[in-house]
Amino acid sequence: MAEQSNSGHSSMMEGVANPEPDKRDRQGRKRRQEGLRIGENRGDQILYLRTHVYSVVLASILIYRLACYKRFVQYVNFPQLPSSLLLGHLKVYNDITQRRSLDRDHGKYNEPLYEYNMFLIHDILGRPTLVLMDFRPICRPVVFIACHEVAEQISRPTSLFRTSVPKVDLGYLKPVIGPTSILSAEGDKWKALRRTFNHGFSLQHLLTLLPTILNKTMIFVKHLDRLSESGAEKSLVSLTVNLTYDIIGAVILDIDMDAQHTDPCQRGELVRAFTDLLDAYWDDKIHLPWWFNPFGELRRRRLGKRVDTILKSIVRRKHEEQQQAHRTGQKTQSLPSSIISLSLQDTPVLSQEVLDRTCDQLRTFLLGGHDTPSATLAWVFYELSRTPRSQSAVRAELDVLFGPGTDADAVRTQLASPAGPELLSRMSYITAVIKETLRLHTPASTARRSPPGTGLVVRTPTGENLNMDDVIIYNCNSIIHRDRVIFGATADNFMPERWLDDSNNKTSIPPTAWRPFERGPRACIGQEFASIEMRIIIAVVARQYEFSKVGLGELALDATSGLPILRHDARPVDGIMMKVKRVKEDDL
Ligand code: HEM
Repeated sequence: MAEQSNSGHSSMMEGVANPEPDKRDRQGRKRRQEGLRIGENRGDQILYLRTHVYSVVLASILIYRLACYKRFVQYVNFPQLPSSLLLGHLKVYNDITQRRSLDRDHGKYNEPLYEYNMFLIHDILGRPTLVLMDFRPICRPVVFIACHEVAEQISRPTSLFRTSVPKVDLGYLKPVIGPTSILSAEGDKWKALRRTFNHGFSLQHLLTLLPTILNKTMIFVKHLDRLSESGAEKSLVSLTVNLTYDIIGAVILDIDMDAQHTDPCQRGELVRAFTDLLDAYWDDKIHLPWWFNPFGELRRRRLGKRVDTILKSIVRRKHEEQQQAHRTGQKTQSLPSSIISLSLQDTPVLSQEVLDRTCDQLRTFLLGGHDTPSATLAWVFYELSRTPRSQSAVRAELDVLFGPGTDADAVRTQLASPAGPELLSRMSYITAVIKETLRLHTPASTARRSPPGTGLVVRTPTGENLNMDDVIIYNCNSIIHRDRVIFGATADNFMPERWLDDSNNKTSIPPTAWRPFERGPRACIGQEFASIEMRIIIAVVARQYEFSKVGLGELALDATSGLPILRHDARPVDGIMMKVKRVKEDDL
């Protein structure tokens, strides 16, 4: 009954509350269906999540395997230090750099740090033909070539690359050399630039510039006199940098850069702007990508623009003077034969494009023309100062050529005379000194890259073929130049005699083993110029001044014999701090 009444009551109630009896069923069904759907959704979600987890795990495994492949398999044939999965060789490289910095308690390095780090790494690996350093994710892997046979395969023209393996992207240098520089150009653009400037850098033209180079050298001599009188210590590099700036400014632009002004604030506007620009690079020895230091990059661009503006106004002025001379029928002979006037002589209208391109080349010449010769000259005087045998041989050669007892002025007069070129060509010991200095302290090299899939294969002396596509290839000349197989047990010693014609050693040194200017079509356009410039400066200075190193790398005297002891361990990385003493007139 109760059940009945309950059910009756409830049916009544339902009848009242829900006038459509089917609706309840429908709602129930709907709820069930929704329940099912929720159930299904939850199932879907779990499936979805599971799929996601599986995908993430799978992707991680793939990335891990790819990373393992790239780090440990891809370049397994290349000699290298143990690599770390995340940082490749960056960590070990950093450890070596730290150790070096601790070893030598000094601030600024003179030489490219990476080259000297490579010495250590090359030694640790047992001096292989080449060494791979995996610097990813900062930059692509670099293969350091440590043997001249392989270096030559990179720099010579081949059927694959008509003008040798292409250069790496030199974008980091753009603020200095501009976007169309001969240093970074490739293909027809590079060929056209080289054609334009080849004549300006030819021996025939350079010999007409002897008086210009001599004039600037005499200012350097005055600085040395002042130092000798005061007894002050000075960085020789700072002096040679200013000297070579002055020379390159006069040779390429026919302007006085005033770089050697006694008051640094009175130096010319161009040299000050260019120095500021290069200073903005001093802390970046391994050319980190721009995103590592965006503010530094912005600063470089701003300073680069300043240099460009100054140069453009000089070029416009020079071009106008040249055109004026043509219009008034002035003989071209009386015009200064600077490299800029030679390159613009067939350009009646200076379009924006020609102006931009010309300035990029001038900036490149300013860089190449001061940086490497100044470092080499400082090393020459350092090596001579610690090698009395070579110093005497240089002086003896100068005595024969210019007469004993002749001073800087007399040497200058003779070199500026028509006999100058002949005197230069007879400086065989001095040329050997320069060659030997460039062997031991090579200031530059080349970095190349073959695009992926090109098929650049090099053959090592042991007959191994290695594919070099897509890595940065760096001809590590500082290692190549000290190869004991070529230079024997004296590879680390300063021995100019090895380059003399009567030396047995010379015949056994293959030409490809000495490459400070690099070789092949992309070899240095300024090598003849640098050689003439350095011979002149040595001829004027070497007999009249005595240099002695102070601080790092200085000479110690043997307590019993009084002779200098060479301290090979110490490299002067301090700008080559020197004391200068004028040799007494009677001793000349
Ligand atoms: C001791 C002195 C010098 C040394 C050791 C030296 C070394 C070198 C090296 C190794 C290269 C090849 C760079 C590369 O492949 O990326 C080069 C190229 C170049 N150098 Fe020099 N250089 C010296 C002096 C000069 C001078 C005095 C100038 C100009 C005034 C100059 C201008 C150039 C130019 C324009 C290039 C690019 C050539 C091209 O790609 O066609 N260099 N130099």
